[in-house]
Amino acid sequence: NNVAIYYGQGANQPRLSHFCEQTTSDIINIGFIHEFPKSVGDYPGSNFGNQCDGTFFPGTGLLKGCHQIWEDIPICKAAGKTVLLSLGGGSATTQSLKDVATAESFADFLWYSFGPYDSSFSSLEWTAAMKGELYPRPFGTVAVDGFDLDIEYNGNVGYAAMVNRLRKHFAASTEQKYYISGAPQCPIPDKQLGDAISKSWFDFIWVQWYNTAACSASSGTGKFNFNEWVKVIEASANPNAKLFIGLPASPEAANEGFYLTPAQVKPLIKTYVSNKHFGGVMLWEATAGDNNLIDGSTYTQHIKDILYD
Ligand SMILES: CNC(=O)NC(=N)Nc1ccccc1
Repeated sequence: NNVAIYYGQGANQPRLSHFCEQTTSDIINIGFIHEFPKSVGDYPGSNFGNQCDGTFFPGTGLLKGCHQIWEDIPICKAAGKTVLLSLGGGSATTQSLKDVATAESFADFLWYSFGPYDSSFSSLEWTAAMKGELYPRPFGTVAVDGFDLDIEYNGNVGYAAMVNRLRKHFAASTEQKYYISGAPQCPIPDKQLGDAISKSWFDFIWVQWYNTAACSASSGTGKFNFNEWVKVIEASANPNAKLFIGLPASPEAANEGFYLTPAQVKPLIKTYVSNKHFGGVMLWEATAGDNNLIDGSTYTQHIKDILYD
C-alpha cells in the first residue's frame, strides 16, 4: 500500500529533497500547472509556491528557474519514489480546455516539456524566437514519471482526449513506465473527471474525501462512499486502477471539520485495506503533514504506520 502526497503549495515548504529523504511517501504529486493553454500552441502556466527563482519563459506564465525541483526530482527517483506533475489544483479556477485539439496539444506540450528529454523536440536553450518551434524544458533534462489531473473546475471537456494522447506517447517511449492519476471530489459522478475516468486509462484515482460533507471520510461510514467509487473504477476504462483514500494531512489543510486524527483514520483504513482496488492513502499535503506532529511523529508517518500495521 502506498502513500501519495502533494508537494508544491505548502506554506513555507522546504525543498522537495526533504520529502525525498523521508520513507513515509511513495508517490509525490508536484503541483501545479495551474494555467492551461487557451488554444493550440498556447503555453500553460505553473506555480510551485515558494520554489523556483521567479523567472518565466518570456511571454509565458511558465516558470523557468525551478532549480530546486530539477535538482531534487532525481533524488526522489533514486529513493524509489514516483514523481508526478499535477495539473489544475484547488485554487486554479480558470483551468479548462476549449476543445479536443487544445487538449491534445496540451498533452504534447506536457510530454515534450516534462517527459523524457529528446533534443529533437525539446531545447534547453531558450529564445523567444523558438516559441512554437521547440518545447521548453522547465525541469531541464529531468523527466517526471507521469501526470496527475487535479481538475476542480469548468467541466469535462477534453480530459479523456488529453489522457489518451499522453498514453500514446507513453506507449511509444522505451525509457520507463509512465503513469496517469486523477483527484476527483467524492460526489459521483465527478463533474470534472467523470468522463475522463470512464473513457481513458488512469493508474491511480485518489478521491478527495474531504471538503464535501455528503461523502467525506469525516462524515462517517453512512456517507463515506468508497464502495460506490469501487463501482466507478470497475466501470471505467481501467477497472484495475488503484483507489486511494484522500485525506487532509492537518486541520488547516482542508475546510473546517474534515480532518481525521490518526486514531480516527485507523478503523477506516482497516475496513478497506483488503479491498482489491485499495491502493493506499493520498494526503493533502506534504508540508501540512510534516508539521502536524502527533506523539513525536508526523501525520504522514502515522498514516504510513497504519498502512503497514
Ligand atoms: C488534490 N487537491 C486538493 O486536495 N486540493 C485542495 N485540497 N484544495 C483545497 C481546498 C480547500 C481548502 C484547502 C485546500
